[in-house]
Amino acid sequence: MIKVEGIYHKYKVRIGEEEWKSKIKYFLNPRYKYVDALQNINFTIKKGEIVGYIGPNGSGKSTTIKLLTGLMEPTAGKVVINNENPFKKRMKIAKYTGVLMGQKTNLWWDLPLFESFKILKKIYNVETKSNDQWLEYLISLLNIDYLKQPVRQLSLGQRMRAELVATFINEPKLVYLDEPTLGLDVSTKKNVMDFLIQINKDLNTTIMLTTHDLHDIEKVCERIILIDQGILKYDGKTSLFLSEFKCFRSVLISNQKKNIDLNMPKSFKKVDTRINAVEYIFNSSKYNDEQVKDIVRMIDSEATLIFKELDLESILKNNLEVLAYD
Ligand SMILES: Nc1ncnc2c1ncn2[C@@H]1O[C@H](COP(=O)(O)OP(=O)(O)OP(=O)(O)O)[C@@H](O)[C@H]1O
Repeated sequence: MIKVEGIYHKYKVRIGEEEWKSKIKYFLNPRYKYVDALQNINFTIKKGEIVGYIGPNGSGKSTTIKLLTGLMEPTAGKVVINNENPFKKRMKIAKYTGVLMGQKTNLWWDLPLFESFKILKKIYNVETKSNDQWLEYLISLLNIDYLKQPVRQLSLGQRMRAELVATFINEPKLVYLDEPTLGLDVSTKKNVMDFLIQINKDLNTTIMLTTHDLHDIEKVCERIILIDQGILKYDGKTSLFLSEFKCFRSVLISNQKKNIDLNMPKSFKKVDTRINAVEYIFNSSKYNDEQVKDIVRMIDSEATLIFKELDLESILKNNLEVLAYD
């Protein structure tokens, strides 16, 4: 369904200058630099797969989605969707595609929600009885009981569920979701993830999901593709990737009364130092939380400890591959 062959993408960025004299000089004679957003990315995604496309901020995820949806052409390499070039056949491919980009909306702010759905049905030319039933089904799966409310009055969770209906209204074969659960509470997140699993079953829709939340990924994606600074770092089973890192936890040690000065065992990796606090990452198969507390309290009996699981951002930022194979 999706084939990406050796894509590179560079953005041309104008170099700015703060000083007014230089500002005038650069305005008359602008200078540019190039940002490498993607470098030699290759992957294929088969029909019906749900793939997590993950990476830290600025790693190139949105750029990839823009290339796959045909909004831009890659600087080099080839993107093929269903044997066609999405840049040249954008309108044709859009008919069977759904896109949800976190910050953008597919809805009309001032209209009651059901009016947005009506307009979308017109745009996609799906004003049929069977599509009416499909829409009713989507609405019931996502518990949407606020169809008459204007979109601007909806809470974030209500809006995101409505955005999902809008994304799937055309019974798409292919869907790109960029951070569909950002800022949602645990139960709404679960509702969204269950919805994706159900729709994938119903339509065999190919779904590419971008998120920073490893729990979301774990729930719905058997496969992940990980990019970092525009370079593909991992393409394979989610379970395999997570099992490498699941053993790591972080502990934030703080003491409001004095500076923290700890001499922790070598296998504790210091990842952050703040005023009166330090954060370490440790391997929980070597030390459990109680043992960590004991070690810290022997050095500083008044210290407060906060433990947490690692998210994707910290796994990548702290280069934990090194620890995983330690
Ligand atoms: N229109 C643009 N012009 C110039 N540079 C851009 C543009 N869009 C993205 N970039 C740069 O390209 C790189 C990749 O950005 P991209 O938005 O694709 O990353 P991302 O993984 O989607 O990030 P995030 O998770 O923060 O949304 C970054 O260095 C970014 O600054």
